[in-house]
Amino acid sequence: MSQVSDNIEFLKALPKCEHHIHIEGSLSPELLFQLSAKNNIPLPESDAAYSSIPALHQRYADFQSLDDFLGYYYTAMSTLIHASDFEALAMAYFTRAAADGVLHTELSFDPQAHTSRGIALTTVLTGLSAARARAASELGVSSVLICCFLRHLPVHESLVFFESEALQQAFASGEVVGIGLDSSEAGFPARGFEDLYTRARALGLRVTAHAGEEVGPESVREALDVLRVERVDHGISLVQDEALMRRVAEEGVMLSCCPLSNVVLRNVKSVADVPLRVFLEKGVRFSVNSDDPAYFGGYILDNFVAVQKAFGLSVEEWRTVVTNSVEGSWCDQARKSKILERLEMVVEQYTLKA
Ligand code: HPA
Ligand SMILES: [Zn+2]
Repeated sequence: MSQVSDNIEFLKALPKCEHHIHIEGSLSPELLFQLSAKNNIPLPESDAAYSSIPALHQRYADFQSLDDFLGYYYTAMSTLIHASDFEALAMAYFTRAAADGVLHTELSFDPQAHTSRGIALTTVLTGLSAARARAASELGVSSVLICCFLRHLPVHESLVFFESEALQQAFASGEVVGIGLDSSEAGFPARGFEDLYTRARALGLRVTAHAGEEVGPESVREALDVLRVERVDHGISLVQDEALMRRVAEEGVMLSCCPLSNVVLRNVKSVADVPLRVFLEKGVRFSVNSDDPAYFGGYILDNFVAVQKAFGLSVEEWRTVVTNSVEGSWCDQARKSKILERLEMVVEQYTLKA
């Protein structure tokens, strides 16, 4: 089997599908300061991290936990006001993703964090959809939207929001294809959201949820058994439960893993401790993603490179990872076939070179 070593050109050329990117998590300190000035939204003076862009970068490199990060994440997104802000945010992400070799991406967004401060869902969707249309025509990047519900909020708020006319319309039109569950995991078990997921599945929506990021494998089990998700976001604590790992492998559930995120949020000490090698050996499907790239020190290619440095995967192993990530995507079969064709070309080209 040919070795990739650190061949960045090969990693860059791999046709990527991204499944775990919070679009609000691509809001860089630079854009944050611009939006804060433009929209007249002051940043908290009581926190010295907001004194300058370099100070904020420095603070982002020192998160102590998921909740520590989430505080900055929600503060930053409060500067997003107009549809054009969401469009600019998403366009910056799409441009970077395209440069990293992304052909298809599935954007999570947190509408409750916007509607709760008076920004209408239609404002958010108008901006994101404009960027998606441009990404398709200008960059050749296809995309779908995943509406994430915030697990730290009361469950009934999720249900009320789910039933809102604007969201139901976005589901019916196909503008939003699925739902997810994010924010603090510890203390907010998935079982509270059973009803929400039952309703989503009844509408034919795709379903995923964050689980096993900061809580053990019982959180992954609950997402599978109670929410009946088809994918799991993160899912790394699955490695602690052999039987559950076997089940996930057998059922073909894909994990959307985010190695740099796991290190920055201190779920693991280093990328080498993210159990990707075990998952490969056990046949657990996973994709490699950026999560919140503006906060965690890297976009998708940085995550691919970090995985390569940690695990030294072969061309054949990358082929497996990318194939699984294409097959686990929520785009149509024609798009999948096109991306898989590209994968075969890259693999062949690289194998010939090596
Ligand atoms: O990594 C994450 N975990 C949970 N919630 C989130 N919301 C944005 N990013 C994350
Ligand atoms: Zn996430």
